[in-house]
Amino acid sequence: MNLTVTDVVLTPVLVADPPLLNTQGVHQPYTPRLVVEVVTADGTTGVGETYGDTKYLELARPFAEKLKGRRVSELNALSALADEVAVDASRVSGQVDVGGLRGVQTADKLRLSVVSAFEVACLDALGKALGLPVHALLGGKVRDAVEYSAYLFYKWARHPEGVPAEQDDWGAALDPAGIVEQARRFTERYGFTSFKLKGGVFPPDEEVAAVRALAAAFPGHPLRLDPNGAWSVATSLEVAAEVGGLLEYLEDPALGTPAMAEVAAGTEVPLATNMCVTTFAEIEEAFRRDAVQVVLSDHHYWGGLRATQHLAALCAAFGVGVSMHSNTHLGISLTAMTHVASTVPNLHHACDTHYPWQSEDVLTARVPITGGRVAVPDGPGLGVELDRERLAFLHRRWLDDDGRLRDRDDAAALRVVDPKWVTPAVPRW
Ligand SMILES: O=C([O-])C(=O)C[C@H](O)[C@@H](O)C(=O)[O-]
Ligand SMILES: [Mg+2]
Repeated sequence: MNLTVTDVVLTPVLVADPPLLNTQGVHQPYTPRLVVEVVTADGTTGVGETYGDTKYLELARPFAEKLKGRRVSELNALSALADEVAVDASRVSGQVDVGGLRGVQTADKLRLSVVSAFEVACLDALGKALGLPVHALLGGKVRDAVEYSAYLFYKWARHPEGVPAEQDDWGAALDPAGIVEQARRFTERYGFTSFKLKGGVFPPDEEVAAVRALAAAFPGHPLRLDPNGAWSVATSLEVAAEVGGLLEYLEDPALGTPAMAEVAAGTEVPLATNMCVTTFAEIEEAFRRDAVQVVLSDHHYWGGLRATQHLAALCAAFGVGVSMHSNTHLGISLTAMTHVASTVPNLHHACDTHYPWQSEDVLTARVPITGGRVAVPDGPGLGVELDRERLAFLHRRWLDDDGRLRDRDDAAALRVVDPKWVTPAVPRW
């Protein structure tokens, strides 16, 4: 068996995305993702997926060169290899990511997001070579299926007039009735039993009304609300007082650890985050100040599947809960998430996934979600197969783009209908 990496293929794609609203703006009609393939001397191919914006491609290309000649089993060497890749200072001027709502951008965060795709691809190749599923390489699954939650968004019925886009069949959701209707469709189509509402879009009282409407329509079902840090501490506490009793957790009501700590001190509602704790360096302060009670892991943020396990172990040690965050992603990442989630004993919340919003994929078969769950694959590697024609089609779309869609920018997408729109300053309410 020769596990040496002889080739790495990077394929940026543009994938259809519905007009989903968040506090920064609206999703563009197509979003960039990067498909990573590592090929070993034996001809085994492993696949991974991550963000496809230019700043990630700039790092993925030199990293791919460095990986050649290493073995797919050298997973512990990946971070050090990534550290050798220089990050352009203009990419990390301390600003919040323009289109990802993932907190302040740093060189380490960019590198870790790139490493994550390569780690998954190496694990996939290693698993195929050894005849073992990825979860077995991670120490083995402790559950046969992973539960996901329905990710509810305020949305327009269609992208703005004149903007080339694929039409989705979810309709508009701009008020409590629309959100409840969307939740019903999620349950009918996928069997989800827990719901997360992406907030920070409308004034808090409208989003409180949507939460109440969901609670009335789905009594006893776990609900979460996530305004992506759009509220002040005072507003966060008001919302917590009004609907906290209906929520499994309140996610990133206010931006940053100090504000989250203040909110946490004033409410019994557990606070979750995928914004103030997204690297190991951010854990100490947040845990010491009891700012967050649930950390949303995300292998794209933390540097891979094994880093996700390390995070979960730390959370267990400090009595902090674990859930899982999602941005727009394809079936490769959903499957990778499912493998790692199956190995984490202390994962007691349904994971987030954007996958139902993606009508397009690069796999030969869509990943089935039934009863709100994804079955953990037991075949070798991840257990997915690339559809070469679809991959080429979505890559062609990326090649044909004039550059406007290659970098996600939710504020730019909203400016199409509101030319004065700029990313709102926080706290917005
Ligand atoms: O949980 C979260 O904060 C997210 O999923 C952030 C994402 O960027 C989501 O809000 C989106 O894609 O609009
Ligand atoms: Mg969030």
